[in-house]
Amino acid sequence: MSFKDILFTRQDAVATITMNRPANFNALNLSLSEELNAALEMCGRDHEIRVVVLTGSGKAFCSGGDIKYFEQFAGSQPDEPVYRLLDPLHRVVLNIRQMPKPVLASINGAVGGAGMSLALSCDLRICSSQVKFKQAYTSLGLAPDVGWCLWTGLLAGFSKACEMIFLDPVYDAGQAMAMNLVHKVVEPEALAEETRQWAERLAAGATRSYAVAKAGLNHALLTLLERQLEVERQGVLEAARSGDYQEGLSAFLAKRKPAFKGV
Ligand SMILES: CC(C)(COP(=O)(O)OP(=O)(O)OC[C@H]1O[C@@H](n2cnc3c(N)ncnc32)[C@H](O)[C@@H]1OP(=O)(O)O)[C@@H](O)C(=O)NCCC(=O)NCCSC(=O)/C=C1/CC=CC=CO1
Repeated sequence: MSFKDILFTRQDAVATITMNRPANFNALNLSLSEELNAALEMCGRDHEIRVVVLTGSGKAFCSGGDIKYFEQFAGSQPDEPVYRLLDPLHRVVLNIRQMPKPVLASINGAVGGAGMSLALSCDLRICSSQVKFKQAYTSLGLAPDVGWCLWTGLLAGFSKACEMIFLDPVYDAGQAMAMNLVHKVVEPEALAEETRQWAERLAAGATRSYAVAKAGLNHALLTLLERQLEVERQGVLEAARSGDYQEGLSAFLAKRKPAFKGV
């Protein structure tokens, strides 16, 4: 299988999927999202793959929905690109959660919006000490999607989720660790080796046991996931029809502060 927006590599039982649009901070467009699904589904089917690593190339892990793609539709049908992206991205999250083997996020760089949702949907997260995390959706006039409210509410707690929604701070890796958003922080030059060691340890583990335990954890904590994705789909589409979203897009691309009007 050949890909355009991801790199897919395999070392023994470890598959690595690298989001590869570095010029756009690995922002999510349709083709990147569909390729993530194809690669994840392939990993799910291949019994020789026992661990999946998700990472990004260049300076970002993933900056969320591609604002330059959203902007092409601004004006007449502002919710159209959001609508089109939601299905493939929701399938990415479901593919990660339903993968009967561990999925390890190796967070090499900046994380924003739906990129945060993707990282948080993985089973384990190792993070470079240089990484910044930003909720980002509400600063763009959108609303969280791709399970963000569920992941953040569960991992960081209700109070921190509110802080992120209403204040949208940029957190560093140490703060992310303190909020349970990542499992380990390492220096940037140690990330690849640490990821390799974790992946090899997981690949040597009892894969069937992991699969059953993961299904149990999904059932205990995530039975609401599909309904949650539906609620967030409606929410982000509603926000995408607002004037504030148009303003958020223009402001981000012009590198200025948005002037939101609440409509
Ligand atoms: C906090 C950041 C992620 C990183 O900050 P920083 O390191 O300072 O980097 P920047 O200078 O801001 O950005 C570097 C270049 O990358 C471009 N870029 C960054 N993010 C995006 C993006 N999401 N889409 C397109 N391009 C992006 C940025 O313009 C710079 O390019 P130039 O060098 O040419 O100027 C920070 O980058 C940041 O906050 N990014 C935006 C995060 C964001 O708003 N993401 C979208 C949120 S909404 C979302 O994810 C939504 C949906 C909705 C619908 C369906 C599906 C998915 O998601």
